[in-house]
Amino acid sequence: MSAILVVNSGSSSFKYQLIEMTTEEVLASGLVERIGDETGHSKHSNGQGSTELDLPIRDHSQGFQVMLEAFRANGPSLDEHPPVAVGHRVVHGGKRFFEATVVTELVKINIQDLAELAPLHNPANLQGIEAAQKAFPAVPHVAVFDTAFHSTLSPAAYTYAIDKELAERHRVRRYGFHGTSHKFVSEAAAEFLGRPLGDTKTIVLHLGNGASACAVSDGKSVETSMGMTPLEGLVMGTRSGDLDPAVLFHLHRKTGQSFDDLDTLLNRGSGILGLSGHGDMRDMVAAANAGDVDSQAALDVYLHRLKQYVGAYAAHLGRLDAIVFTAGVGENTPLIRAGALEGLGILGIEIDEERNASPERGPRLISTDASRVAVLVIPTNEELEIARQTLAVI
Ligand SMILES: Nc1ncnc2c1ncn2[C@@H]1O[C@H](COP(=O)(O)OP(=O)(O)O)[C@@H](O)[C@H]1O
Ligand SMILES: CC(=O)OP(=O)(O)O
Ligand SMILES: [Mg+2]
Repeated sequence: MSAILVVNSGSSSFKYQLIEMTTEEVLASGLVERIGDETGHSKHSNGQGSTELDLPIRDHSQGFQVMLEAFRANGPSLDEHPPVAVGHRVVHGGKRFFEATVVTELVKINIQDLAELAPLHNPANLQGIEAAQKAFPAVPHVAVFDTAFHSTLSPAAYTYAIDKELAERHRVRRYGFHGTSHKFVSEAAAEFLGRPLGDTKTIVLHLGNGASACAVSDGKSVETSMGMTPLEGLVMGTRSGDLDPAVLFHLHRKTGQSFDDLDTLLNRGSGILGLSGHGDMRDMVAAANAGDVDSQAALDVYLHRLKQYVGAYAAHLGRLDAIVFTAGVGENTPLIRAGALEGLGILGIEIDEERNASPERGPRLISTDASRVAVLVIPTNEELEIARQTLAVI
């Protein structure tokens, strides 16, 4: 028996899975969300069913205790399935970590040091690691970095055109994120199509709360839309994505808002939330369908940006075998998939309406048989990918 516990800490939530690695069977999975709010929520599922709990959760350490209690109360017993290792999602690995890494004190110092480049994510990741180390002191803890898969970006792709020395001194460059998901999904796409990974050109659209696009050429990330931080690129739940940097100077001068205020504005108060008042795509689509004008306009902005990246990445790849939609929005929203690729017959992309609307889960094809490019929906599984990489390291 060798079970691995995976902890995926987000800024205000964390997801976990206990996976038996001999079979890759998920023994339990769960979610602790709205950490730091007055109304916290947790959900724990095992082979028998799931249990939910509403209670305020102060921070990630307490969230971790809520998870342990859910295991105690509902099983499976962690004494009967003791994890042989714990795998942790860490968002920013900077230029230091290009591979899954066993967590040492020095590694933790580095993760802390990189928090200035991912203030919403790295501190939460670190809290998760510390709580897990306290609960499981005898097993190895492994950090799997979102940035790692993008270590193959060329200098042309990762360099911002600003003063070279200044950029180097302050670590200013594109790093890219969601790499664990882009890797898992692009590999699954090649497998689905029965193509060798080493000869497959794919655009992955990871559309969750955070969202990013990635051009994957023969198994390697060659371009991705998130940059030095997870703020650049696509329109997201609460993040603006691309914008003229001069907007910040203008707002600072006009409104007197500090750079911290503007940081909060762009990271937490923008995206579809800023445009429509709804940060959750389900709510925004429902409002748009009910005729809400702001939500309809926000949808247009979201899709316009998405289409732009598809076109740009097709140009970089030179040939396109597949476009893959994944994560919460990508897996569940036919309207977004159809809208993003509408009119892209010029690239050989043709969605099949019926296939796209099917409520089926699991990896599936949603393009027509005549479409030159295969359009796929592939559920991401960052936790399984983290568990596999954790097992490989230990
Ligand atoms: N069934 C669904 N239909 C439409 N959107 C969904 C559905 N389920 C989740 N989403 C959307 O997915 C987003 C969250 O995606 P997720 O991948 O869980 O994000 P994250 O990992 O960043 O928290 C939210 O905007 C949510 O509205
Ligand atoms: C890196 C990032 O944006 O992650 P998430 O989508 O989980 O917020
Ligand atoms: Mg996510």
